[in-house]
Amino acid sequence: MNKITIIGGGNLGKSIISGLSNSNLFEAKNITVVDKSKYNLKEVEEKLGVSTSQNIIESIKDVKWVILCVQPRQLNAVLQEIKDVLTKDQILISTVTGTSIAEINEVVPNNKVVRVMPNTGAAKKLSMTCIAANDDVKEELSIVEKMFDTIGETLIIEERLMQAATVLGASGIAFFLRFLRAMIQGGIQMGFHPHEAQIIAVQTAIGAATLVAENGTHPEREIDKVTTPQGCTIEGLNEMEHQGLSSSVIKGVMASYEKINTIK
Ligand SMILES: NC(=O)C1=CN([C@@H]2O[C@H](COP(=O)(O)OP(=O)(O)OC[C@H]3O[C@@H](n4cnc5c(N)ncnc54)[C@H](O)[C@@H]3O)[C@@H](O)[C@H]2O)C=CC1
Ligand SMILES: O=C(O)[C@@H]1CCC=N1
Repeated sequence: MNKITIIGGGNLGKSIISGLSNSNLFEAKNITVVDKSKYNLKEVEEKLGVSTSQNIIESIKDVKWVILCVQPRQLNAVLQEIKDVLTKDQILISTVTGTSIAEINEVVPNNKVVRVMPNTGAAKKLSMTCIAANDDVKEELSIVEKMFDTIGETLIIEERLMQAATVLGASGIAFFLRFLRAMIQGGIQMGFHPHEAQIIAVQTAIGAATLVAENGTHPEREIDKVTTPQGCTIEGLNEMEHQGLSSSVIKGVMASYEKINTIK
């Protein structure tokens, strides 16, 4: 139970490793990262003290959990490499975008697979991780849930919603950050230095998200509390909507969703 190997120490892999290595669930020495890139391995070894390897086969020996953290087009090569050495009791946890449990089981039919979609907030223990598995994977599902609880929030969903979860939760980090960047640019235009505008915009974003997260209110209820009749907030909000803010965000989300359904 206590050993885990992550295949792929790239953007997402590093975020997960950083979160897991700072949790109580796995000792850093029981976390192994395998990557083709020496540069990635050196970075995680030095920063996080986890074990590293360039040999996939060696790295999954005697390990209960194997996280697949490679790009969709790299997955088949990894599965082909491990399929004959995997033992039945090893559990695969796939973060790979757009690849279903059934598609993974076509190559490795004897292993249980849990599909997860975390985000890069994992590095700060603030991931939103959606998790899905088939009905026969109940016990392992709850362990995977505990695993990802150590790096943020988790939600168990139906596998059919995994693509939507990827757009909203994983790509969502980029979508929110683009809005944040625009706020910073507005702040600079009003007279702040970029670093001052960033401090103000970032703390305001944290405050806004925390109000909704902790009060459980609808965003519009919190918006009403800021919006003075005939004041500057409603002026700004209405101009943003005249320019298509909500509409462009929804269209962007749906474009991303259409794209993800074509990724293989
Ligand atoms: N970046 C993100 O925020 C998120 C990414 N994802 C998904 O997670 C997966 C990984 O994404 P990223 O980390 O962004 O990709 P990445 O390209 O940064 O990392 C993939 C890593 O896998 C390594 N790799 C590839 N083939 C290998 C092999 N055969 N053996 C050993 N190492 C190998 C590469 O050297 C690379 O370091 C993708 O399927 C992506 O769609 C999911 C959620 C969020
Ligand atoms: O951009 C992508 O396709 C992947 C999936 C979610 C985040 N990165």
